[in-house]
Amino acid sequence: MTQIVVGGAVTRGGRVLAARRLAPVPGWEFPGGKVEPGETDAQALVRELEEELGVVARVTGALPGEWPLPKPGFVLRVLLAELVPGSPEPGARDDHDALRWLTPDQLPAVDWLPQDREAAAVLADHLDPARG
Ligand SMILES: Nc1nc2c([nH]c(=O)n2[C@H]2C[C@H](O)[C@@H](COP(=O)(O)OP(=O)(O)OP(=O)(O)O)O2)c(=O)[nH]1
Repeated sequence: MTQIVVGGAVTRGGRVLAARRLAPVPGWEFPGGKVEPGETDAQALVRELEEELGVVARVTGALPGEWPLPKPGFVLRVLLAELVPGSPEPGARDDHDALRWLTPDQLPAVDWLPQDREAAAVLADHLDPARG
């Protein structure tokens, strides 16, 4: 059985939110978490973003593809999302120690978790197709 992990590429004003995870391995990631039984990927992401960042988000799409995670059977999918009007600003809770709003140009230079790096490159092309 495959365990899907959804990460959110939350965009606002052309920038995308990245979050730094401390454990088990430190690195930047797309905030999110595991899809639970009975949830769609989008439902899981909206729930996780509320739990982890205190925001109200809506899913607007998904990056093509999925990426294997170091944990056997786990894969990462990255969904596109935006904060709904009136949502609180994102604030890191337990899972992250830092947040950044990145321009597409900054995406490749971030110290992503290794397994997130290719997704970040796909996202950069998606946000700014003129790059490629
Ligand atoms: N959210 C997220 N997790 C990622 C990314 N890349 C990556 O390897 N992971 C890994 C870290 C974790 O092993 C797993 C997600 O676990 P999690 O701890 O965030 O999920 P969760 O909130 O549902 O977990 P739990 O506390 O219920 O156990 O996926 C990413 O970009 N975003």
